Amino acid sequence: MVASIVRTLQLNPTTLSPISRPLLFFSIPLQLRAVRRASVSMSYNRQLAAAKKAAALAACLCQKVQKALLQSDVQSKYDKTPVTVADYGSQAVVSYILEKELPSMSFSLVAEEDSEDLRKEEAQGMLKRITELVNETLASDGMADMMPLSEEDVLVAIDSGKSEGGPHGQHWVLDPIDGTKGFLRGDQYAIALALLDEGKVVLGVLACPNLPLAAVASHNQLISKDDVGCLFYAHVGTGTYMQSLDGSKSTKVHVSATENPEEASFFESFEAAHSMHDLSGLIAKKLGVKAPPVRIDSQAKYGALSRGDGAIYLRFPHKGYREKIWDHAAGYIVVAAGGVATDAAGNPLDFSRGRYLDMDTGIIVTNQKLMPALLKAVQESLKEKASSL
Ligand SMILES: Nc1ncnc2c1ncn2[C@@H]1O[C@H](COP(=O)(O)O)[C@@H](OP(=O)(O)O)[C@H]1O
Ligand SMILES: [Mg+2]
Ligand SMILES: [Mg+2]
Ligand SMILES: [Mg+2]
Repeated sequence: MVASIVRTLQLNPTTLSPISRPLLFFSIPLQLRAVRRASVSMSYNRQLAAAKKAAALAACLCQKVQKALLQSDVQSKYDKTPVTVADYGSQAVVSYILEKELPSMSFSLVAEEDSEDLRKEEAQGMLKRITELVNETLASDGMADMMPLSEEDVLVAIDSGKSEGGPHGQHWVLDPIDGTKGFLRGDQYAIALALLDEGKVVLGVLACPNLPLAAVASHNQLISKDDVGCLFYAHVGTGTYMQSLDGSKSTKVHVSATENPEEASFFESFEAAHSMHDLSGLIAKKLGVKAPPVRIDSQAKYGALSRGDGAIYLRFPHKGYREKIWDHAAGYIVVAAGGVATDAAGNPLDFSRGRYLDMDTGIIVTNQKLMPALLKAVQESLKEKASSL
């Protein structure tokens, strides 16, 4: 065992002094940990490169559709939430690219959309348009020499996302457009892609085509035409980086370290139907937050938080709603550089239990230092709200 450790660390025990030999035995666990850390962060490089390419190309497809938004491009799903040609097209592109770029990996994808509605007679025009968009997007990345995908190929790529995930093995987790309502309004949305390994999020990429490269400081959602389009990415042990979607140099980012709630503005959903604005208002007041809420759609909230725009994200869905893993997995790892995301009871989020992310009441995100005060304000506010009902 020791011999193999010495070999791994490229040490020569015969040249070690009598003093350093015993030291070696104490230092081995430390060095082994360092080797393991290095190999853990190294081992996801191929997946990260493929994920960045897939998310950036899917973002191109979405931008094209958002520019020419046609009413016929929108369907309503069984749960009455909207879905567009861009949601399906983005899922097909990401699924296709991950499988092509990582042929040696066994492929499992947990994704939001499936092809059931698209296979219906009345959706044939929509399927044709999605197939054109997917082929144009792949061709724009030099994949023009490949055979164009057929409509059936596109349906199959979308349905690759039916995996149940779980605690074992590796699973990609994809929200092809998070914030579809924001997308339809011309506001914020994100392509959110993460990798689970043995139930833990180990890698995340968030493409936010409408997020300004500069800080988002107010709840005003107006998009300036210039300088928008951010790509955030992180993998375990390496921190979080941001670059522009058109490929600028990456910069390392981290969550705000403020300990002063008076300086800490907070993010929440634009849609009041997705999160209780009255409850977050109460929590913010108790904590002493002075700034008004910054309301934007999608996991762009996690992206903005990861670079220190604001210091808190509060999400409290109305009773009965069950969160899904694709709505949080990429954001969760992107804020891990200086931030922590828990449920309302302070428990870590558990992505290992399949497609749903079941938890106590809501999701809160902030830095490690502010978390105890935030948790206290959350629990007091929840009690107050319950007793007023
Ligand atoms: N009633 C509800 N309560 C909470 N979240 C909801 C909801 N209905 C839909 N959502 C989720 O909220 C996500 C958008 O979050 P946000 O409010 O932060 O923009 C949606 O993602 P999609 O747009 O991918 O469907 C959807 O999964
Ligand atoms: Mg949806
Ligand atoms: Mg979503
Ligand atoms: Mg979605």
